[in-house]
Amino acid sequence: MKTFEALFAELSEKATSRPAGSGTVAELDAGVHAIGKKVVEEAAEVWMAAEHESDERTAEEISQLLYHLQVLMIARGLRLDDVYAHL
Ligand SMILES: N=c1c2ncn([C@@H]3O[C@H](COP(=O)(O)OP(=O)(O)OP(=O)(O)O)[C@@H](O)[C@H]3O)c2ncn1[C@@H]1O[C@H](COP(=O)(O)O)[C@@H](O)[C@H]1O
Repeated sequence: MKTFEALFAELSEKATSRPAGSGTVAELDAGVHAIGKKVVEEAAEVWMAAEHESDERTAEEISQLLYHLQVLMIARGLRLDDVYAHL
């Protein structure tokens, strides 16, 4: 089981070490515009799953949205505390 904080630490490390084959590195290289489109796409999939699909599918789509939001944060140089400050 991975937490939000553990995933963010893992993605931040990948952004620095840039291992071959990392989807995160590829997404970061694609830039904020492309990452933003993934965020919107995943948000729509969360909405559709919540209205029409199972709890399991909805949770899966939410996890993907959280992943892409974290990639966007890293692309912008934002830390978890920058977001937590607004919660
Ligand atoms: N949690 C995730 C995660 N959630 C979503 N995704 C990506 O987001 C996509 C979302 O799936 P969809 O089915 O909606 O998209 P798709 O249209 O099939 O895929 P695309 O063609 O758009 O890439 C997945 O194919 C992954 O590319 C993720 N990619 C990576 N992680 C985790 O991030 C960490 C680092 O991953 P790497 O950078 O790939 O090593 C690992 O712990 C991974 O488990």
